[in-house]
Amino acid sequence: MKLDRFYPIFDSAKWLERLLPLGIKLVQLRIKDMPEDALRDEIRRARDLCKQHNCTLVVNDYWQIAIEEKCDFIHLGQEDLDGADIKAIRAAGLRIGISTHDRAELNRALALEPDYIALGPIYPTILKKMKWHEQGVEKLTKWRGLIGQTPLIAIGGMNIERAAGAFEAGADVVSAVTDITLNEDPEARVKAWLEATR
Ligand SMILES: Cc1ncc(COP(=O)(O)OP(=O)(O)O)c(N)n1
Ligand SMILES: Cc1nc(C(=O)O)sc1CCOP(=O)(O)O
Ligand SMILES: [Mg+2]
Repeated sequence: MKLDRFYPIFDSAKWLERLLPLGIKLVQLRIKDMPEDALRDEIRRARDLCKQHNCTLVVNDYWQIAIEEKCDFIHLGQEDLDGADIKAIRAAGLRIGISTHDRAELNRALALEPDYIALGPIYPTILKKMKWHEQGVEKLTKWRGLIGQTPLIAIGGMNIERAAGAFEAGADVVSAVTDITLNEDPEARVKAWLEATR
C-alpha cells in the first residue's frame, strides 16, 4: 500500500483529534514517559480517530501494546529492535517502519524487510538530542540507491520549504514534528503541507 507523502508525528491523541479532520492520511503517535494505562488509552484513542478519518496510524516504540490493541503499523528505532519480537509483530499482521542513520543500521533494517526505512536527521533537529549530525539530502539519494522499492522517509529538521529537495533527492515521504507543533498556527501549517505534498 502506497504511503502518503506527508507524515506528521504527534505526542498525543489530542493533536490527532485536532488535525486529522484537515486530511492527514499518515500519522505517527510518538509518546515518551507515560504510565502504561494512560499510554494505552492514548493509543486506543489514536487508533479510533485514525479509523474514523481513514488515516494510517503508526505507533512509535510500543509494539506489544500495538499488537494487543490491534493497531496495524509500528515504528522501531535501532534500540527498539534489540527488544522487539519481529516474528510476533509480523504474525500479528503489523507493518514495520525502521529508523536508520548509517550503513550498519541500514543493513540491519533491510534484513528485516521493513515496510519503510527512515533516514535522519536530514537537517538539525531541536526535538531531541541525537548523536548523529545532519545527514544532508545527498544521503537520501544514496539510501534510494541501496533500498530498492522500499519507501524512504526523510526526517529531522524538515519543513515545507525543505520538502521539495528531499523528494528530489529520492525520499518518498517527508516526516515532521516541530515545524507543525511549534508553529503559531498548526492548522494552517498542516493545510500548507497537504497542498505542497499532494
Ligand atoms: C519516521 C520516524 N523516523 C525516525 C524515528 C526515530 O525513532 P527512534 O530512533 O526509535 O527514536 P524515538 O522516536 O523513539 O525517540 C521516528 N520515531 N519516526
Ligand atoms: C524523532 C526523530 N527521529 C529522528 C532520526 O533522525 O531518527 S529525527 C527526529 C525528530 C524530528 O523532529 P523535527 O521534525 O522537529 O526535527
Ligand atoms: Mg524508538
